[in-house]
Amino acid sequence: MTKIAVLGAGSWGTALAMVLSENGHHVNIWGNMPERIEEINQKHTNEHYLPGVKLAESIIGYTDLEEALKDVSFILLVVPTSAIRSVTKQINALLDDKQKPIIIHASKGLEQVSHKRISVIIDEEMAVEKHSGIVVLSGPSHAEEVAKRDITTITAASSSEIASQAVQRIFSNNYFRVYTNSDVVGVELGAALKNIIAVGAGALVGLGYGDNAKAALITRGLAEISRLGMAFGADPLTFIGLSGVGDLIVTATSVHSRNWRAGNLIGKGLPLEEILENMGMVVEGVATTKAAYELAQEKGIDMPITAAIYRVLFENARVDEVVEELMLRDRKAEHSTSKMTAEEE
Ligand SMILES: NC(=O)C1=CN([C@@H]2O[C@H](COP(=O)(O)OP(=O)(O)OC[C@H]3O[C@@H](n4cnc5c(N)ncnc54)[C@H](OP(=O)(O)O)[C@@H]3O)[C@@H](O)[C@H]2O)C=CC1
Ligand SMILES: O=C(CO)COP(=O)(O)O
Repeated sequence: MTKIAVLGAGSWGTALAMVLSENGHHVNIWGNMPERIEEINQKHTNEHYLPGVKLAESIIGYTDLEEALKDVSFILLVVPTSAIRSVTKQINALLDDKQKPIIIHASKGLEQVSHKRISVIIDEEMAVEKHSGIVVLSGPSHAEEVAKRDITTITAASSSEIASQAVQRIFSNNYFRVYTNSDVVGVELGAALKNIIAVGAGALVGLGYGDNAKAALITRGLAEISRLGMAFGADPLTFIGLSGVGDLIVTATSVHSRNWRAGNLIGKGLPLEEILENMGMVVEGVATTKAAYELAQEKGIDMPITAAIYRVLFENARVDEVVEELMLRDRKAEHSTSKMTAEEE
């Protein structure tokens, strides 16, 4: 039996712990709120994050990180992006160089200020001799549906094929199918940036726009996600895969998505602070919009939709106003690979 620590007792950490435990693994779940961990251990529920879901009794909750990490061969980090660096530092301080677990992360975002991807942060904070590889687990997967054992497909991306195949092995079952991928940059950028588009998609629905607008936003959103990704060396194929268009569809069209729901309320005119305060769960797309907007400016990459959503979130622009601006931009070719040069566009 493989022993695995899941760090983060929120919606996604709990749903992934359920998959691992159903696959026969020994699962420790670590959280920072004693009441939540007690509920997991006593009632086998996590009502705030996964209401109505019964957890396996074999999933053991811990508030003590050292105990949660004891003898595990995989560590799954699934805390909000803003907490990744501090939690990784704590793991690094607790591990010796004999245990050597594989480090997996399933979070979706970019670090504020540094704009770094999550695997880069982990790599910076974990001594290389203390782990056996870093793997990104990402794809179209709402926790609520995974917890109901609905069919889900997802990607395990790593520069180490041995590590990504090990992650594929521990998670795969008849409702959770895992593919491997070596394009870590593309998978992480696709995962982070789709949340921005999901906020925009929710806002369009909130304002009453229809399916044409939704398709336009998703398609042109994917174009700018790919543009930024390729500038950082991502494989363009990744963006037509699970962590590209797949995750974009599932997030930008679903009421399960916290990013879509936040956008929807923005479209209906509610203030951002109030929306975030009432959500009770992380809305990664807000901070990621800021990071991606700054990154695109820094690198001179054209991301008009991201810039428009940035203006709505951080400069109080109205959604209908930025939609109008987007629609009336200079005319251009659909693909930069068409006969027009990038400058002519
Ligand atoms: N939900 C989903 O369907 C999916 C989510 N993701 C990604 O997974 C990541 C986590 O999301 P999700 O589980 O949904 O978020 P939730 O908001 O549901 O839960 C976040 C969890 O992280 C905990 N947490 C926050 N800060 C810290 C910290 N410093 N140390 C320890 N624990 C901390 C919270 O604890 P507390 O309760 O004490 O606040 C909570 O248990 C995000 O990046 C998200 O984009 C990816 C795929 C699907
Ligand atoms: O990443 C997700 C689905 O793949 C979940 O999206 P939200 O964080 O918007 O709920």
